[in-house]
Formats: sequence, C-alpha cells, structure tokens
Amino acid sequence: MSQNCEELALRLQDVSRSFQDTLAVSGISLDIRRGEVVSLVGHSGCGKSTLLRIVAGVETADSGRIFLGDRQVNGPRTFVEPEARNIGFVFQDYALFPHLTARDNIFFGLKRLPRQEAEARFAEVVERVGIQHLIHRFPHTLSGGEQQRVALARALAPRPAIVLMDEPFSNLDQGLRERVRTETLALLKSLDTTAIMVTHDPQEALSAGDRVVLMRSGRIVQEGSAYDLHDRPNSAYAAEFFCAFNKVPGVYRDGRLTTAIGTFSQQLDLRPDSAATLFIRPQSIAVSPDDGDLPARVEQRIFHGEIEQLVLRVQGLEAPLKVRTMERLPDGVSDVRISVQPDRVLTF
Ligand SMILES: Nc1ncnc2c1ncn2[C@@H]1O[C@H](COP(=O)(O)OP(=O)(O)OP(=O)(O)O)[C@@H](O)[C@H]1O
Repeated sequence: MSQNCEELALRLQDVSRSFQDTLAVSGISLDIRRGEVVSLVGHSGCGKSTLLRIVAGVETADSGRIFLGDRQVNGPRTFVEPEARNIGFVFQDYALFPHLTARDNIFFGLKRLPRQEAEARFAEVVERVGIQHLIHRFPHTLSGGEQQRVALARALAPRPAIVLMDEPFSNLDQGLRERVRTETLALLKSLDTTAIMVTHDPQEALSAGDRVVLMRSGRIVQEGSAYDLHDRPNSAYAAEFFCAFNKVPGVYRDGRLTTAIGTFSQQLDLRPDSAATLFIRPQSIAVSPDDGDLPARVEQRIFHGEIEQLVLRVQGLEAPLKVRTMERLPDGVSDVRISVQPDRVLTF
C-alpha cells in the first residue's frame, strides 16, 4: 500500500453484500484515518449494520477488499476471523454478560494477556472511563448509562485498532443520551481511538464525530464534515435527511429561479424553463408583524420556549410554510410579513 495508507486505520474498497434479492451494501469505498471518529448514518435498512458487521468479520462481503491498517482482512481468498482483527464492538443493547460483574466483563477481552498486563490495562481503562465504583456490580443492577460505560470500557480495554459502535446511545433517554454521548466522544478523542458510530438519528450524526457518512440503499450518498452535509448537501435526499425543508416549486431560466414567493439567483445546470425546487430552511424565513417582503397568514403557532414554530399560509403556494423563529409575535396576531434570506436557500 502507498505511504499515505500508513495513516489509515481502515480502508474499504468496493465492498458489496446481498441477501437474496436485497443489495444491503453496494460498492462501498471508504477510508478512515487513525484517530478519526466517523458517524455512519441513514434510515433503517440502508445497510449500516451490515457494513459494520462486515468490518468486524461477523458477516462476509460478497466482493471487495477490506484493510485494517496495512493488513488485508477481507478480499478474494482472504478472510481474517473476527477474533484476529483487533476490533472493539459496542452494541445497542451493550451485550454485557449478565452472569459476570462489570470487572469480569472487562477482563473477558483481556484473557489472552499475561495476568499483570491485563490488571494494568483494566486499571487504566476503569480510571479513564470513570467506573471504579461500578466494577463489582452485575449488569442488571446498573442503569443504562452505567451499562453503556462498562460496555465501552470492555471494548477499549484490549486497545483495539478500531471501535465499532452500533446505535450505542439509542437505549438511553434524551437528556442522559446527550451527556453520555459527549463524554464518550471526549474519551474516544482523548485516547486517540479510531471509531465508527452507527446511528439513524440525524442530529446525533451531526453532533458526533469528525466526519459524517450518509448511506441510502446500500450506497454512500455523501460524506464530509457535519457542516458539509448540513449546509452543503449534494442532493435533495441529503438535504432533507438533515433538515425538514420547505419546498417551493419554481421555473429556472438564466441563473434565476422564479417562484410564487419571489425570484432567487441560482446557478443550475438546467435548460431554460426547467422546473426546479427551492429548498428553504424553517429558520431562514424572517417573520415580523409589519416588516417583510410578503404577506402571510398565521395558521398555527407552537411555542417551544426559545423558539416558536409557525405554520403560515402564503398566497400562490399550495403547501403552507413552516417557520422557526425567535421573534416574539403579539398574541392573537393573524397577519404577518415574511422575508426569505436569499443566500440561505438551496435548489435541486
Ligand atoms: N441476515 C439477513 N438476511 C436477509 N436480509 C438481511 C439480513 N441482514 C440484513 N438484511 C437486509 O439488508 C438490508 C440492510 O440491513 P441493515 O441491518 O444493514 O440496515 P441498517 O441500516 O443497519 O438498519 P437499522 O437502522 O434498522 O438497523 C435490509 O433490507 C435488511 O432487511
């Protein structure tokens, strides 16, 4: 492999896997650098778990090659068993052995090491994950967040080349989930661990990791930083995965898209008079009782505290516009004015 590959923890080359008629993973190529944390995101059934299982070696690929560091673990006539891949796994249900204490769960992955070294690794990981007080407890006596930390400690203790996490926070309730996620990511970063985290939650994917990989029907739709995927989606699918856009139909000609709510400068590779759709984020529409480009009628208001969600009717538009605003509108107001920020719209 080339020099540049020395920096790679994982390389997938054209990996595919079918189940009967379902192409679960289709020609996936992906490089992950050492120390990088990647969120693999997509709707249910898009192939995330299958890809993770192929990397772990508990599922086989039909074709393609996989390298862990510079070692090929999957390819024509090559298959390295899961135990020999040096991979850590954190499952959605944590998969702790119920008859073993937290301590013995963590020691399970250290069995092959000499006693003294195993003890030292155990002490180190327990301290880093902050679970000294839990080590003699059995899994059923631990809260979800505590079980998650024990599972993470078990996965990290053997110092794996890469940690694979399949929906690791989805069993935790909202508040706890955010805290455990932030702590886990900080820990992975401080240990310079390479990790892939699978999630179906768009917000979680954006807030976790160095890179986001969006999958659909077994393929990668787009990969890049969270800002790339959210702010510069490469397709309507990617845009809508991360934001509930308002979609306004329009007609394109000479660098301008004309819609019922105005004309917007857009450079599109389309023939004159082609139909195109303007994508507007709910937070990119300014609302005011008396100041703005267009009149709108308030159909619904849902107050969320910091922001208010509005549903507005605008003449000429079939679908109402959804707006998220921090503006405090007077009680009972039914007629407002709106302005769309032209530099914040997307077109597909
Ligand atoms: N062992 C199997 N036998 C048959 N079909 C399978 C098998 N495993 C996965 N599939 C199919 O492959 C596709 C991808 O499944 P996969 O579990 O990888 O998706 P996913 O993105 O992880 O979904 P989820 O978020 O629901 O876990 C789905 O259509 C699924 O039904």
